[in-house]
Amino acid sequence: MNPALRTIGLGKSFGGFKANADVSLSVKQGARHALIGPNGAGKTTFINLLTGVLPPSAGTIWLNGEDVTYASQQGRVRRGMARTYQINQLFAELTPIETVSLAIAERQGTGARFWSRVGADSAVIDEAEALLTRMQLGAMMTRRTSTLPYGKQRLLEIALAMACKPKLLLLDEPAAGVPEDERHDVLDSVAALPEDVTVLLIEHDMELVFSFADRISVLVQGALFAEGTVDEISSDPRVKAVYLGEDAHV
Ligand SMILES: Nc1ncnc2c1ncn2[C@@H]1O[C@H](COP(=O)(O)OP(=O)(O)OP(=O)(O)O)[C@@H](O)[C@H]1O
Repeated sequence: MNPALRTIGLGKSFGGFKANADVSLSVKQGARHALIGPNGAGKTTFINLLTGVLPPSAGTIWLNGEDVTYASQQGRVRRGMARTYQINQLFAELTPIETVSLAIAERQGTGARFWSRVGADSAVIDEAEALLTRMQLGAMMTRRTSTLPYGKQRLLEIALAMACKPKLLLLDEPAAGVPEDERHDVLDSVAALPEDVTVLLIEHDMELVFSFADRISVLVQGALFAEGTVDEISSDPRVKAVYLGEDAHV
């Protein structure tokens, strides 16, 4: 079976600086794969290459066995790749149920009609409700997004990406900035993502990484530095030295 995602020799240079260098990464179907690395290691650049925000300087990107290196961002979404979004001003004024219903309607190609009928499509609403409940937003789905606690807003980002029915979900630091008392919501919701969706998680929160991932890749100075299971990575002295620090534990 083809990997869900594969990069071969992927590279990105900004002028003479190599933000990604010869990154060959394989993410198995259904995997919970984490990409970690120190600040400036090139993780965001890597996600931007995967999603087509940036063109690579070298290498290729394969999604379920198909070369998508030069596919458009929309083309990658159509082929099953989704990433988490940052909530923007437009969505801040909408409720979660409106936001996710709109995303589902867009996926189905009925976005404009959905609006004109002011949310009359019950199948869309049902799907949105189920998704929001799964993401622990059930009790808040009719509140304006701007009034939600920050952790809930981050969960809405994931729900929005899930509304695309992805085969591969790229989670970009879902716990970043989330206050301590809301972190368990994010951990629980990420753990409850459907098993058939392959997930690549970029995250600094090691508790989340270690509780979630079945495989971890470590990026340092743009290049893959180590890869292995949680046990292998958390006990690798080289990884501890460059990244995890003295008090890292599983
Ligand atoms: N458009 C750009 N032009 C020039 N340099 C860039 C550009 N984008 C990123 N870089 C540089 O590439 C390096 C990798 O940045 P990147 O944001 O990918 O790292 P990161 O691992 O995501 O960091 P963090 O964990 O802090 O978010 C950094 O040194 C950054 O300054």
